[in-house]
Amino acid sequence: MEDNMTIKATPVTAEAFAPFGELLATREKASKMINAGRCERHHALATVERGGGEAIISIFRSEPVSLPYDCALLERHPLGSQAFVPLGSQPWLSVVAHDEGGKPGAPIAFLIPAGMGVNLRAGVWHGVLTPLDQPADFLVVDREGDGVNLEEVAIAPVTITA
Ligand SMILES: NC(=O)N[C@@H](O)C(=O)O
Ligand code: NI
Repeated sequence: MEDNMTIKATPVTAEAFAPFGELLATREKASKMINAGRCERHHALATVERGGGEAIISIFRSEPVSLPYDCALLERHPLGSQAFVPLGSQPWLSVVAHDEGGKPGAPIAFLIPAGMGVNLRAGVWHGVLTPLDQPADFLVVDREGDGVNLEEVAIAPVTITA
């Protein structure tokens, strides 16, 4: 039995994630102060792409995975973006891949620090939500509407290690 390809999960940076979307966290400096100076507005961290549909807000209550984790499926949402913001305080895993002629390339695994979210732009290949080690709730902003907004591809399992 052939061994799986193995990749290491690496700490995410905005630059490394930029081809896939945006990191959702407070910036060094607030965009502006609001509410009589009591509140920092970290404005427009990302844009919701809704491809003619509606932008909806959901909560995903997900069972976790643990490393090493075998990723055997990648998906994408061609019509809309998908943002995940953890409601708890656990680091989590985001798996993405470049598009290579309409199919996903090799998966890339990012460790997302506690409290940080990500926005996946429309059409970006990704693994389904993967909290680490403990069940977790995420606020999810994505698209509902006409058209097929889910494309899934089974891949040769890739083992993601710490
Ligand atoms: N299926 C669903 O709504 N979730 C996936 O799109 C995901 O990326 O977790
Ligand atoms: Ni998805």
